[in-house]
Amino acid sequence: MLASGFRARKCNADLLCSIRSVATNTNCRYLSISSPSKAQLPFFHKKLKKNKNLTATGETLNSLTPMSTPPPQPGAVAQPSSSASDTQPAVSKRQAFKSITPSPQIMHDIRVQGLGENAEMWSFDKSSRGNKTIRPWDKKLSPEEWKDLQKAKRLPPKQVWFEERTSKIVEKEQVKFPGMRFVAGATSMKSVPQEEALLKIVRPDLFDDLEEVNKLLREAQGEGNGTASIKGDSNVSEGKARLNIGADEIEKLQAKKRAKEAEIKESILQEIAIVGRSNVGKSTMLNKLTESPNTARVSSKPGLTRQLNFYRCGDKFVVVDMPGYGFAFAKEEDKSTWKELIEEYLSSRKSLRRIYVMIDARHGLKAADKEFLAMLDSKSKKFQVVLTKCDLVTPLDLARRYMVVREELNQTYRHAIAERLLMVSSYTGAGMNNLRKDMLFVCGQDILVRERERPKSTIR
Ligand SMILES: Nc1nc2c(ncn2[C@@H]2O[C@H](COP(=O)(O)OP(=O)(O)OP(=O)(O)O)[C@@H](O)[C@H]2O)c(=O)[nH]1
Ligand SMILES: [Mg+2]
Repeated sequence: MLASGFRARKCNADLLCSIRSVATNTNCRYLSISSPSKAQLPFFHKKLKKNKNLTATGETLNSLTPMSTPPPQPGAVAQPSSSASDTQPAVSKRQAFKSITPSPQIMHDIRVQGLGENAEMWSFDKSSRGNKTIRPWDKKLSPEEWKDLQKAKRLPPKQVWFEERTSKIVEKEQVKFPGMRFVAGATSMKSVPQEEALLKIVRPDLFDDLEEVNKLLREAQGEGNGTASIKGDSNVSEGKARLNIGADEIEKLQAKKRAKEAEIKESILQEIAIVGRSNVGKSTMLNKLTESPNTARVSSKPGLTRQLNFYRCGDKFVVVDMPGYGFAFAKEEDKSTWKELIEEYLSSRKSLRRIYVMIDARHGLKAADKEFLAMLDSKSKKFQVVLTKCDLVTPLDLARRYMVVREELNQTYRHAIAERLLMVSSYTGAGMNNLRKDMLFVCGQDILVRERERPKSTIR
Protein backbone atom coordinates (compact mmCIF):
# COMPACT_ATOMS: atom_id res chain seq x y z
CA MET A 1 0.00 0.00 0.00
CA LEU A 2 1.03 3.55 -0.48
CA ALA A 3 1.19 6.13 2.22
CA SER A 4 -0.30 9.56 2.18
CA GLY A 5 3.23 10.96 2.03
CA PHE A 6 3.53 9.42 -1.40
CA ARG A 7 1.03 11.80 -2.79
CA ALA A 8 3.15 14.70 -1.66
CA ARG A 9 6.07 13.18 -3.49
CA LYS A 10 4.42 12.27 -6.70
CA CYS A 11 5.12 15.79 -7.98
CA ASN A 12 5.89 15.34 -11.64
CA ALA A 13 6.83 12.47 -13.89
CA ASP A 14 10.44 13.54 -13.89
CA LEU A 15 10.73 13.03 -10.22
CA LEU A 16 8.92 9.77 -10.07
CA CYS A 17 9.04 6.22 -11.06
CA SER A 18 12.09 4.50 -9.76
CA ILE A 19 11.19 1.69 -7.48
CA ARG A 20 13.52 1.89 -4.57
CA SER A 21 12.22 -1.18 -2.83
CA VAL A 22 9.39 -3.59 -2.89
CA ALA A 23 9.47 -4.72 0.66
CA THR A 24 7.46 -7.55 2.00
CA ASN A 25 6.61 -7.93 5.58
CA THR A 26 4.29 -10.39 7.21
CA ASN A 27 0.97 -8.98 6.11
CA CYS A 28 1.67 -6.02 3.94
CA ARG A 29 3.57 -5.04 0.85
CA TYR A 30 4.47 -1.58 -0.06
CA LEU A 31 6.36 0.42 -2.55
CA SER A 32 8.79 3.13 -1.78
CA ILE A 33 9.09 5.43 -4.70
CA SER A 34 11.28 8.35 -5.50
CA SER A 35 13.37 9.95 -8.25
CA PRO A 36 12.84 9.60 -11.93
CA SER A 37 13.34 7.21 -14.77
CA LYS A 38 11.00 6.87 -17.65
CA ALA A 39 12.53 3.55 -18.61
CA GLN A 40 11.41 2.02 -15.33
CA LEU A 41 7.74 2.71 -15.87
CA PRO A 42 6.78 -0.61 -17.47
CA PHE A 43 8.38 -2.48 -14.60
CA PHE A 44 6.57 -0.29 -12.18
CA HIS A 45 3.20 -0.88 -13.79
CA LYS A 46 3.82 -4.60 -13.83
CA LYS A 47 4.68 -4.66 -10.14
CA LEU A 48 1.67 -2.66 -9.18
CA LYS A 49 -0.67 -4.80 -11.23
CA LYS A 50 0.79 -8.06 -10.04
CA ASN A 51 0.57 -7.21 -6.40
CA LYS A 52 -2.87 -7.82 -4.98
CA ASN A 53 -2.31 -5.58 -2.02
CA LEU A 54 -1.58 -2.75 -4.32
CA THR A 55 -4.76 -2.85 -6.37
CA ALA A 56 -6.09 0.18 -4.58
CA THR A 57 -3.41 2.24 -6.16
CA GLY A 58 -5.06 2.66 -9.54
CA GLU A 59 -5.12 6.37 -9.03
CA THR A 60 -1.44 6.28 -8.35
CA LEU A 61 -0.84 4.12 -11.36
CA ASN A 62 -2.44 6.73 -13.56
CA SER A 63 -0.42 9.41 -11.99
CA LEU A 64 2.72 7.55 -12.93
CA THR A 65 2.06 7.89 -16.62
CA PRO A 66 4.81 10.12 -17.95
CA MET A 67 3.66 13.59 -18.76
CA SER A 68 5.11 15.37 -21.71
CA THR A 69 5.32 18.59 -19.73
CA PRO A 70 5.64 18.23 -16.00
CA PRO A 71 3.16 20.27 -13.97
CA PRO A 72 4.78 23.32 -12.45
CA GLN A 73 5.96 22.97 -8.87
CA PRO A 74 4.67 25.57 -6.49
CA GLY A 75 7.26 28.29 -6.40
CA ALA A 76 9.35 26.63 -9.08
CA VAL A 77 10.90 28.69 -11.85
CA ALA A 78 9.49 27.68 -15.22
CA GLN A 79 11.99 25.80 -17.36
CA PRO A 80 12.21 26.55 -21.09
CA SER A 81 10.42 23.76 -22.93
CA SER A 82 12.42 21.23 -24.90
CA SER A 83 11.51 19.37 -28.05
CA ALA A 84 12.53 15.97 -26.65
CA SER A 85 9.89 14.66 -24.26
CA ASP A 86 12.38 12.83 -22.06
CA THR A 87 14.76 15.73 -21.52
CA GLN A 88 16.00 15.84 -17.93
CA PRO A 89 14.86 18.93 -16.04
CA ALA A 90 17.56 21.46 -15.29
CA VAL A 91 17.32 21.12 -11.53
CA SER A 92 20.18 20.55 -9.18
CA LYS A 93 20.21 17.42 -7.04
CA ARG A 94 19.51 19.50 -3.99
CA GLN A 95 16.44 21.07 -5.60
CA ALA A 96 15.28 17.64 -6.64
CA PHE A 97 15.65 16.44 -3.08
CA LYS A 98 13.65 19.39 -1.89
CA SER A 99 10.83 18.72 -4.27
CA ILE A 100 10.49 15.11 -3.17
CA THR A 101 10.70 15.92 0.50
CA PRO A 102 7.36 15.48 2.17
CA SER A 103 6.12 18.66 3.75
CA PRO A 104 6.37 18.95 7.52
CA GLN A 105 2.63 18.45 7.72
CA ILE A 106 2.95 15.06 6.14
CA MET A 107 5.95 14.11 8.21
CA HIS A 108 3.90 13.99 11.33
CA ASP A 109 3.14 11.68 14.18
CA ILE A 110 3.36 8.02 13.63
CA ARG A 111 2.70 5.55 16.32
CA VAL A 112 3.98 2.07 15.97
CA GLN A 113 2.28 -0.48 18.07
CA GLY A 114 3.07 -4.11 18.57
CA LEU A 115 5.58 -6.21 16.69
CA GLY A 116 5.67 -8.56 13.72
CA GLU A 117 2.32 -9.79 12.57
CA ASN A 118 0.53 -7.80 15.21
CA ALA A 119 2.17 -4.60 14.16
CA GLU A 120 -0.10 -1.68 13.63
CA MET A 121 0.95 1.67 12.42
CA TRP A 122 -1.11 4.70 13.08
CA SER A 123 -0.62 7.85 11.23
CA PHE A 124 -1.94 11.11 12.63
CA ASP A 125 -2.60 13.42 9.79
CA LYS A 126 -3.25 17.11 10.04
CA SER A 127 -5.26 18.07 7.02
CA SER A 128 -4.88 21.48 5.45
CA ARG A 129 -7.88 22.67 7.42
CA GLY A 130 -6.20 21.67 10.64
CA ASN A 131 -8.56 18.79 11.41
CA LYS A 132 -7.00 15.69 12.82
CA THR A 133 -7.74 12.42 11.15
CA ILE A 134 -6.42 9.12 12.29
CA ARG A 135 -5.59 6.34 9.94
CA PRO A 136 -4.56 2.82 10.63
CA TRP A 137 -2.98 2.20 7.26
CA ASP A 138 -5.45 3.16 4.55
CA LYS A 139 -8.57 2.95 6.65
CA LYS A 140 -9.88 6.22 7.94
CA LEU A 141 -11.10 6.37 11.49
CA SER A 142 -13.21 9.13 12.87
CA PRO A 143 -12.12 10.65 16.18
CA GLU A 144 -15.09 8.85 17.80
CA GLU A 145 -13.93 5.49 16.52
CA TRP A 146 -10.46 6.26 17.76
CA LYS A 147 -11.82 7.10 21.19
CA ASP A 148 -13.77 3.83 21.22
CA LEU A 149 -10.62 1.94 20.41
CA GLN A 150 -8.83 3.66 23.22
CA LYS A 151 -11.65 2.90 25.62
CA ALA A 152 -11.62 -0.72 24.58
CA LYS A 153 -7.92 -0.72 25.36
CA ARG A 154 -7.06 -2.32 22.10
CA LEU A 155 -3.99 -0.16 21.86
CA PRO A 156 -0.80 -1.71 23.17
CA PRO A 157 0.97 0.41 25.77
CA LYS A 158 4.19 0.87 23.86
CA GLN A 159 3.95 3.78 21.53
CA VAL A 160 6.64 5.32 19.51
CA TRP A 161 6.25 8.89 18.53
CA PHE A 162 7.89 10.36 15.55
CA GLU A 163 7.87 13.92 16.65
CA GLU A 164 5.67 16.40 14.96
CA ARG A 165 7.71 19.05 13.34
CA THR A 166 7.77 22.21 11.43
CA SER A 167 10.86 24.32 11.14
CA LYS A 168 9.31 26.59 13.72
CA ILE A 169 8.89 23.84 16.28
CA VAL A 170 12.40 22.60 15.74
CA GLU A 171 13.71 26.10 16.21
CA LYS A 172 11.74 26.66 19.38
CA GLU A 173 12.64 23.41 21.01
CA GLN A 174 16.26 23.42 20.05
CA VAL A 175 18.53 21.89 22.63
CA LYS A 176 21.78 23.42 21.54
CA PHE A 177 25.02 21.68 22.31
CA PRO A 178 26.74 24.10 24.61
CA GLY A 179 29.91 25.53 23.20
CA MET A 180 30.23 23.25 20.18
CA ARG A 181 32.99 25.23 18.65
CA PHE A 182 35.67 23.74 16.57
CA VAL A 183 36.90 20.87 14.57
CA ALA A 184 39.46 19.45 16.90
CA GLY A 185 41.36 17.45 14.36
CA ALA A 186 41.77 14.08 12.82
CA THR A 187 44.07 11.17 13.27
CA SER A 188 45.06 8.10 11.41
CA MET A 189 46.57 5.25 13.32
CA LYS A 190 49.34 4.84 10.83
CA SER A 191 51.28 7.87 11.97
CA VAL A 192 50.81 8.19 15.70
CA PRO A 193 50.18 6.01 18.71
CA GLN A 194 46.41 6.12 18.87
CA GLU A 195 45.72 6.84 22.52
CA GLU A 196 48.18 9.68 22.73
CA ALA A 197 47.14 11.23 19.46
CA LEU A 198 43.52 11.33 20.41
CA LEU A 199 44.24 12.82 23.80
CA LYS A 200 46.41 15.47 22.26
CA ILE A 201 43.54 16.42 20.09
CA VAL A 202 41.23 16.79 23.05
CA ARG A 203 43.44 19.22 24.99
CA PRO A 204 46.56 20.18 23.05
CA ASP A 205 47.49 22.96 25.49
CA LEU A 206 47.78 20.56 28.41
CA PHE A 207 50.10 18.33 26.47
CA ASP A 208 52.26 21.29 25.51
CA ASP A 209 52.55 22.25 29.18
CA LEU A 210 53.47 18.71 30.11
CA GLU A 211 56.04 18.57 27.36
CA GLU A 212 57.58 21.79 28.72
CA VAL A 213 57.78 20.37 32.23
CA ASN A 214 59.32 17.16 30.92
CA LYS A 215 61.91 19.12 29.01
CA LEU A 216 62.89 21.12 32.09
CA LEU A 217 62.98 17.94 34.11
CA ARG A 218 65.26 16.24 31.64
CA GLU A 219 67.56 19.26 31.58
CA ALA A 220 67.66 19.47 35.37
CA GLN A 221 68.31 15.75 35.75
CA GLY A 222 70.93 15.76 33.02
CA GLU A 223 72.73 18.71 34.64
CA GLY A 224 72.60 17.15 38.12
CA ASN A 225 73.81 13.73 37.05
CA GLY A 226 76.42 15.10 34.69
CA THR A 227 77.74 17.41 37.35
CA ALA A 228 78.04 14.60 39.86
CA SER A 229 79.66 12.16 37.49
CA ILE A 230 82.32 14.41 35.99
CA LYS A 231 83.34 16.17 39.18
CA GLY A 232 86.67 15.15 40.65
CA ASP A 233 87.38 14.89 44.42
CA SER A 234 88.54 18.44 44.54
CA ASN A 235 85.21 19.71 43.40
CA VAL A 236 82.96 17.46 45.48
CA SER A 237 81.52 20.24 47.61
CA GLU A 238 80.75 22.32 44.52
CA GLY A 239 79.19 19.30 42.84
CA LYS A 240 77.06 18.50 45.92
CA ALA A 241 75.88 22.08 46.08
CA ARG A 242 74.81 21.90 42.45
CA LEU A 243 73.23 18.51 43.05
CA ASN A 244 71.25 19.89 46.00
CA ILE A 245 69.94 22.76 43.97
CA GLY A 246 69.15 20.31 41.18
CA ALA A 247 67.34 17.94 43.57
CA ASP A 248 65.09 20.74 44.80
CA GLU A 249 64.33 21.77 41.30
CA ILE A 250 63.75 18.21 40.25
CA GLU A 251 61.31 17.65 43.10
CA LYS A 252 59.40 20.77 42.21
CA LEU A 253 59.32 19.83 38.56
CA GLN A 254 58.23 16.30 39.37
CA ALA A 255 55.39 17.65 41.48
CA LYS A 256 54.42 19.91 38.59
CA LYS A 257 54.55 16.97 36.22
CA ARG A 258 52.26 14.91 38.47
CA ALA A 259 49.82 17.82 38.66
CA LYS A 260 49.80 18.17 34.88
CA GLU A 261 49.30 14.47 34.38
CA ALA A 262 46.39 14.50 36.80
CA GLU A 263 44.89 17.45 34.93
CA ILE A 264 45.22 15.61 31.65
CA LYS A 265 43.62 12.54 33.12
CA GLU A 266 40.71 14.61 34.32
CA SER A 267 40.38 16.40 31.03
CA ILE A 268 39.71 13.23 29.09
CA LEU A 269 36.27 13.82 27.76
CA GLN A 270 33.66 11.22 27.13
CA GLU A 271 33.32 10.32 23.51
CA ILE A 272 30.47 9.41 21.24
CA ALA A 273 31.20 7.66 17.97
CA ILE A 274 29.13 8.03 14.81
CA VAL A 275 29.54 5.08 12.47
CA GLY A 276 27.67 3.66 9.50
CA ARG A 277 27.93 2.73 5.86
CA SER A 278 29.54 5.19 3.49
CA ASN A 279 27.16 7.91 2.37
CA VAL A 280 24.57 7.14 5.00
CA GLY A 281 24.70 10.77 6.17
CA LYS A 282 27.00 10.74 9.20
CA SER A 283 28.81 13.99 8.51
CA THR A 284 25.63 15.77 7.44
CA MET A 285 24.02 14.67 10.67
CA LEU A 286 26.91 16.07 12.66
CA ASN A 287 26.56 19.39 10.87
CA LYS A 288 22.88 19.46 11.68
CA LEU A 289 23.54 18.53 15.29
CA THR A 290 25.95 21.42 15.66
CA GLU A 291 23.78 23.71 13.56
CA SER A 292 26.81 24.72 11.53
CA PRO A 293 26.89 23.49 7.95
CA ASN A 294 30.68 23.63 7.67
CA THR A 295 31.70 21.62 10.69
CA ALA A 296 32.25 18.39 8.78
CA ARG A 297 32.85 17.97 5.06
CA VAL A 298 29.99 16.37 3.21
CA SER A 299 29.74 14.88 -0.27
CA SER A 300 27.23 13.01 -2.36
CA LYS A 301 30.03 10.63 -3.31
CA PRO A 302 30.69 7.90 -0.77
CA GLY A 303 34.04 7.63 0.95
CA LEU A 304 34.72 11.29 1.77
CA THR A 305 35.52 10.90 5.45
CA ARG A 306 38.70 8.86 5.72
CA GLN A 307 39.93 9.58 9.20
CA LEU A 308 38.63 9.76 12.70
CA ASN A 309 37.46 13.33 13.15
CA PHE A 310 37.03 14.63 16.65
CA TYR A 311 34.62 17.42 17.41
CA ARG A 312 34.79 18.78 20.88
CA CYS A 313 31.58 19.99 22.40
CA GLY A 314 32.68 22.67 24.86
CA ASP A 315 34.04 20.97 27.93
CA LYS A 316 31.27 18.39 27.84
CA PHE A 317 32.12 15.65 25.40
CA VAL A 318 33.57 14.78 22.04
CA VAL A 319 31.75 13.53 18.95
CA VAL A 320 33.81 11.34 16.65
CA ASP A 321 32.88 11.24 12.97
CA MET A 322 34.25 8.07 11.43
CA PRO A 323 34.92 6.82 7.93
CA GLY A 324 32.09 4.77 6.50
CA TYR A 325 32.29 1.04 6.00
CA GLY A 326 30.98 -1.02 3.09
CA PHE A 327 32.23 1.37 0.43
CA ALA A 328 32.34 -0.89 -2.60
CA PHE A 329 34.49 1.26 -4.86
CA ALA A 330 37.32 1.96 -2.45
CA LYS A 331 40.71 0.36 -2.91
CA GLU A 332 41.13 -2.88 -1.02
CA GLU A 333 44.03 -1.56 1.04
CA ASP A 334 42.09 1.61 1.96
CA LYS A 335 39.14 -0.50 2.99
CA SER A 336 41.24 -2.66 5.26
CA THR A 337 42.98 0.39 6.80
CA TRP A 338 39.66 2.04 7.57
CA LYS A 339 38.27 -1.18 8.95
CA GLU A 340 41.31 -1.59 11.18
CA LEU A 341 41.11 2.02 12.30
CA ILE A 342 37.44 1.82 13.14
CA GLU A 343 37.64 -1.54 14.87
CA GLU A 344 40.65 -0.68 16.96
CA TYR A 345 39.19 2.63 18.03
CA LEU A 346 35.84 1.17 18.93
CA SER A 347 37.19 -1.80 20.80
CA SER A 348 40.03 -0.17 22.71
CA ARG A 349 38.86 3.34 23.45
CA LYS A 350 38.20 3.66 27.17
CA SER A 351 36.48 7.02 27.11
CA LEU A 352 34.00 5.89 24.47
CA ARG A 353 30.54 6.16 25.97
CA ARG A 354 28.23 5.16 23.14
CA ILE A 355 28.37 4.03 19.53
CA TYR A 356 25.65 5.39 17.28
CA VAL A 357 25.26 3.25 14.17
CA MET A 358 23.59 5.10 11.30
CA ILE A 359 21.29 3.12 9.03
CA ASP A 360 19.70 4.52 5.89
CA ALA A 361 15.95 4.54 6.48
CA ARG A 362 15.38 3.72 2.81
CA HIS A 363 17.30 0.47 2.93
CA GLY A 364 17.28 -0.83 6.49
CA LEU A 365 20.01 -3.23 7.60
CA LYS A 366 22.21 -4.23 4.68
CA ALA A 367 24.80 -7.01 4.62
CA ALA A 368 27.63 -4.60 5.48
CA ASP A 369 25.64 -3.28 8.43
CA LYS A 370 24.94 -6.76 9.70
CA GLU A 371 28.59 -7.68 9.49
CA PHE A 372 29.55 -4.55 11.36
CA LEU A 373 26.93 -5.02 14.06
CA ALA A 374 28.03 -8.63 14.50
CA MET A 375 31.57 -7.36 15.05
CA LEU A 376 30.37 -4.91 17.72
CA ASP A 377 28.30 -7.63 19.30
CA SER A 378 31.26 -10.01 19.41
CA LYS A 379 33.29 -7.36 21.21
CA SER A 380 30.42 -6.80 23.66
CA LYS A 381 30.09 -3.17 22.61
CA LYS A 382 26.75 -1.56 23.24
CA PHE A 383 25.40 0.34 20.28
CA GLN A 384 22.39 2.37 19.32
CA VAL A 385 20.92 2.47 15.85
CA VAL A 386 19.75 5.70 14.25
CA LEU A 387 17.71 5.71 11.04
CA THR A 388 18.88 8.53 8.77
CA LYS A 389 17.46 10.31 5.72
CA CYS A 390 13.93 9.85 7.04
CA ASP A 391 12.70 12.62 4.78
CA LEU A 392 13.23 10.36 1.80
CA VAL A 393 10.65 7.78 2.84
CA THR A 394 6.97 8.16 3.42
CA PRO A 395 5.85 8.18 7.03
CA LEU A 396 4.30 4.74 6.81
CA ASP A 397 7.29 3.26 5.05
CA LEU A 398 9.37 4.76 7.79
CA ALA A 399 7.21 3.26 10.47
CA ARG A 400 7.45 -0.13 8.85
CA ARG A 401 11.20 0.17 8.44
CA TYR A 402 11.36 1.07 12.11
CA MET A 403 9.51 -2.05 13.08
CA VAL A 404 11.54 -4.35 10.86
CA VAL A 405 14.89 -2.97 12.01
CA ARG A 406 13.91 -3.03 15.65
CA GLU A 407 12.75 -6.60 15.40
CA GLU A 408 15.96 -7.66 13.69
CA LEU A 409 18.05 -5.93 16.33
CA ASN A 410 16.08 -7.47 19.15
CA GLN A 411 16.38 -10.93 17.71
CA THR A 412 19.97 -10.97 16.54
CA TYR A 413 22.15 -8.55 18.49
CA ARG A 414 22.45 -8.87 22.21
CA HIS A 415 24.18 -5.53 22.64
CA ALA A 416 21.81 -3.44 20.58
CA ILE A 417 19.90 -0.78 22.43
CA ALA A 418 16.83 -1.40 20.39
CA GLU A 419 14.38 -0.03 22.91
CA ARG A 420 14.95 3.41 21.63
CA LEU A 421 15.66 3.32 17.97
CA LEU A 422 16.13 6.90 16.85
CA MET A 423 15.02 8.45 13.56
CA VAL A 424 16.45 11.60 12.08
CA SER A 425 16.48 13.67 8.96
CA SER A 426 19.37 16.07 8.54
CA TYR A 427 17.42 17.92 5.88
CA THR A 428 14.29 18.70 7.84
CA GLY A 429 15.88 18.56 11.28
CA ALA A 430 13.37 15.96 12.36
CA GLY A 431 14.46 13.90 15.33
CA MET A 432 17.60 15.96 15.93
CA ASN A 433 16.41 17.22 19.25
CA ASN A 434 15.92 13.71 20.48
CA LEU A 435 19.36 12.73 19.34
CA ARG A 436 20.92 15.71 21.06
CA LYS A 437 19.12 14.93 24.28
CA ASP A 438 20.13 11.32 24.04
CA MET A 439 23.79 12.22 23.58
CA LEU A 440 23.77 14.65 26.47
CA PHE A 441 22.13 12.05 28.62
CA VAL A 442 24.57 9.33 27.63
CA CYS A 443 27.52 11.54 28.51
CA GLY A 444 26.18 12.34 31.95
CA GLN A 445 25.22 15.87 30.90
CA ASP A 446 21.60 15.20 31.71
CA ILE A 447 21.59 18.26 33.88
CA LEU A 448 21.29 20.17 30.61
CA VAL A 449 18.15 18.30 29.68
CA ARG A 450 15.00 19.30 31.46
CA GLU A 451 13.34 16.62 33.56
CA ARG A 452 10.31 16.23 31.34
CA GLU A 453 12.46 16.02 28.22
CA ARG A 454 14.65 13.16 29.32
CA PRO A 455 14.61 10.16 27.05
CA LYS A 456 12.51 7.57 28.78
CA SER A 457 14.02 4.28 27.86
CA THR A 458 17.66 5.08 27.27
CA ILE A 459 19.89 2.51 28.89
CA ARG A 460 23.02 4.16 30.17
N1 LIG B 1 17.63 13.81 1.77
C1 LIG B 1 18.60 13.68 2.64
N2 LIG B 1 19.88 13.57 2.22
C2 LIG B 1 20.85 13.45 3.13
C3 LIG B 1 20.56 13.40 4.52
N3 LIG B 1 21.72 13.26 5.18
C4 LIG B 1 22.70 13.22 4.24
N4 LIG B 1 22.19 13.34 3.02
C5 LIG B 1 22.96 13.35 1.76
O1 LIG B 1 23.68 12.14 1.68
C6 LIG B 1 24.95 12.36 1.08
C7 LIG B 1 26.05 11.78 1.95
O2 LIG B 1 26.18 12.51 3.13
P1 LIG B 1 27.50 12.45 4.05
O3 LIG B 1 27.14 13.16 5.33
O4 LIG B 1 28.70 12.93 3.34
O5 LIG B 1 27.62 10.89 4.31
P2 LIG B 1 28.72 10.13 5.19
O6 LIG B 1 28.02 9.02 5.88
O7 LIG B 1 29.47 11.09 6.05
O8 LIG B 1 29.65 9.53 4.04
P3 LIG B 1 31.18 9.07 4.16
O9 LIG B 1 31.96 10.21 4.75
O10 LIG B 1 31.54 8.79 2.75
O11 LIG B 1 31.22 7.85 5.00
C8 LIG B 1 25.06 13.86 0.86
O12 LIG B 1 24.79 14.12 -0.48
C9 LIG B 1 23.99 14.45 1.74
O13 LIG B 1 23.49 15.64 1.21
C10 LIG B 1 19.18 13.51 4.94
O14 LIG B 1 18.82 13.46 6.11
N5 LIG B 1 18.26 13.64 3.95
MG1 LIG C 1 31.47 11.60 6.21
